[in-house]
Amino acid sequence: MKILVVNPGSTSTKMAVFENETAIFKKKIMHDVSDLSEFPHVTDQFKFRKELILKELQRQNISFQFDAVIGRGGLVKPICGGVYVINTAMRYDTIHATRTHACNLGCLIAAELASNIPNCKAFIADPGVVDELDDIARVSGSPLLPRISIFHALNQKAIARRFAKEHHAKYEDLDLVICHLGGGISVGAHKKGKVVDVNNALDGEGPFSPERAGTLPAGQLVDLCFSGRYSREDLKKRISGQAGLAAHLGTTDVAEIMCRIQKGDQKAKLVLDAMIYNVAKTIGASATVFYGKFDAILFTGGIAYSDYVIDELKKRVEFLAPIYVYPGEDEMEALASNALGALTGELPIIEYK
Ligand SMILES: Nc1ncnc2c1ncn2[C@@H]1O[C@H](COP(=O)(O)OP(=O)(O)O)[C@@H](O)[C@H]1O
Ligand SMILES: CCCC(=O)OP(=O)(O)O
Repeated sequence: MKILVVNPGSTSTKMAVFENETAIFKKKIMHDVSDLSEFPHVTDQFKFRKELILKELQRQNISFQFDAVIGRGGLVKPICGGVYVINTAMRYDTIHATRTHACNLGCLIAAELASNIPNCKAFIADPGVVDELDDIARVSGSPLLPRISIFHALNQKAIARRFAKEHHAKYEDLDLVICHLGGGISVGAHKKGKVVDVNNALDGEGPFSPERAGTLPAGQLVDLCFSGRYSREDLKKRISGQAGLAAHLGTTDVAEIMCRIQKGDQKAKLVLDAMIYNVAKTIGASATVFYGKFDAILFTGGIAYSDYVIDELKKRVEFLAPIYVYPGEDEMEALASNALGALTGELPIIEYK
């Protein structure tokens, strides 16, 4: 089976071609801020990113013949984890999604590419809106604002399965706290294969991150909204996109921040340490989901390459459970194996409604 994988992110478009389980081509196409800034909305980048993928396939002499195209899923309605066939309802909800994130393009590009190939299926798997929250985790202090699940579902589940395999266990038998340290940061409590609690890593919950504000003081936020100083769009960007490390330090690049710290930049150190402190507190809170007894804490995402960040986090949370570090992500492999499982019948194909 030949599978094309499409994974649009905020600063890159990742693509890969798999023959069954084997990646025969993988590429991360980086986008300058200036490349993307000409598009008012993320969905306006559809043609630009689709054509980059097609050009890359041509450049590699890879024939445009696939059994399936699978994309990173978008921010549609809350759904269970698994592989979904892309249908009209999913495309409609992705185009009209109220939340903006590059992942919305994954579904749209996969559907468009597959529609031009005879007998080719279009899928997404484990999108950011996977919702397996326990009822108790949904209740916030205001009935107007229930808690919701938006997180790095694809990578968290892929890393959980990798850890389970390495430890000759089943994901469904384990209790894990998994922390994805990326542009956004999510901390998920995985109870026997279900993410029963997790912060909304996209717009305003949990630790702050390279580009997200995380939980903010609510009263001050309301005052800011009505101050007349900011538009709705400005404030949204100050929660997601131009927040966190970007707002404090003007960069989301942790390696660059480490260089500043090494040169004696005290502000850079304070802000990075504050991010680490907030991540550790969220992990501590997640430990209470399991009454303090669980199998492991797993760190993943790009920032997990940073020894400084991981060492500081370990100091704060290693008393809770054994720690394992999986830098980067397994998203491309996870998407490919979901598509393969769907094509071979090993995995059920879910219909989005
Ligand atoms: N080698 C590295 N050392 C430190 N930080 C890194 C390294 N590689 C990537 N990062 C950081 O990881 C973050 C991006 O993580 P990534 O998992 O790629 O993002 P996303 O989850 O948004 O797809 C950025 O803040 C980047 O600076
Ligand atoms: C869509 C929610 C997951 C998320 O925050 O992803 P990034 O860190 O890749 O922006």
